[in-house]
Amino acid sequence: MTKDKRIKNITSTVLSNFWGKLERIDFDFKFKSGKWKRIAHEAYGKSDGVAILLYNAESKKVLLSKQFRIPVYISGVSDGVSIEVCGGAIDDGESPETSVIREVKEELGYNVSNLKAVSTVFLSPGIVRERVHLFTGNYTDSDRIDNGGGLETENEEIEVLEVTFTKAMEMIDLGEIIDARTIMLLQHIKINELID
Ligand SMILES: Nc1nc2c(ncn2[C@@H]2O[C@H](COP(=O)(O)OP(=O)(O)O[C@H]3O[C@H](CO)[C@@H](O)[C@H](O)[C@@H]3O)[C@@H](O)[C@H]2O)c(=O)[nH]1
Ligand SMILES: [Mg+2]
Repeated sequence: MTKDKRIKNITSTVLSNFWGKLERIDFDFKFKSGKWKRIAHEAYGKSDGVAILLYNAESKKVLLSKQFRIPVYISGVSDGVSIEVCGGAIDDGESPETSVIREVKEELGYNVSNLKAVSTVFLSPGIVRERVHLFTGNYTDSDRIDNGGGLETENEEIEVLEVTFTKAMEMIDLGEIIDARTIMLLQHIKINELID
């Protein structure tokens, strides 16, 4: 943590430590007026995360995953099925690169080549402590190892979707893709003309 003269007396109370850790952070904050105030704020997180958009510049297709997401379901916006780039939480001792290669094998059943770091982002900085490392990578049919699908032992049931880049962009407009990481990475491909 960087030292900031506007903040002091930080304490953390763990409210839940089930999968990720939900903490209540109490801290003294100095406003621009010079007034100090004690503030309580919740923050949630596990490890940092990774996400990758795999694309094939020859066939102009991308590889996505489709799975049931309980937070989406209980928000009531859809049936809870979410179409996303491949990704997940970084395991202990892993680098973002090692983690993303593992996730691609587990969830999509592919080897990845030409791994490129795009940026590292907070998806919900007021609530979630996690940073997500975003990548792009290339694949061809010969990189396919198996059906992917995720780990049953971790309650994952993932369907692999291979769609044209044009179709994926349409899915954003139709509200069929609503995951921020996926939208950012598809737009990255578009802006940088990685698929023409
Ligand atoms: N979220 C969550 N996952 C849990 C929980 N308990 C067990 N899990 C299991 O932990 C695994 C997480 O799978 P990953 O592939 O590592 O993560 P993800 O669910 O695809 O991605 C989510 O987490 C990433 C890392 O925090 C995030 O980067 C991403 O945005 C997304 O929220 C899944 O098998 C999930 O069932 C829980 O209480 N909450
Ligand atoms: Mg995942």
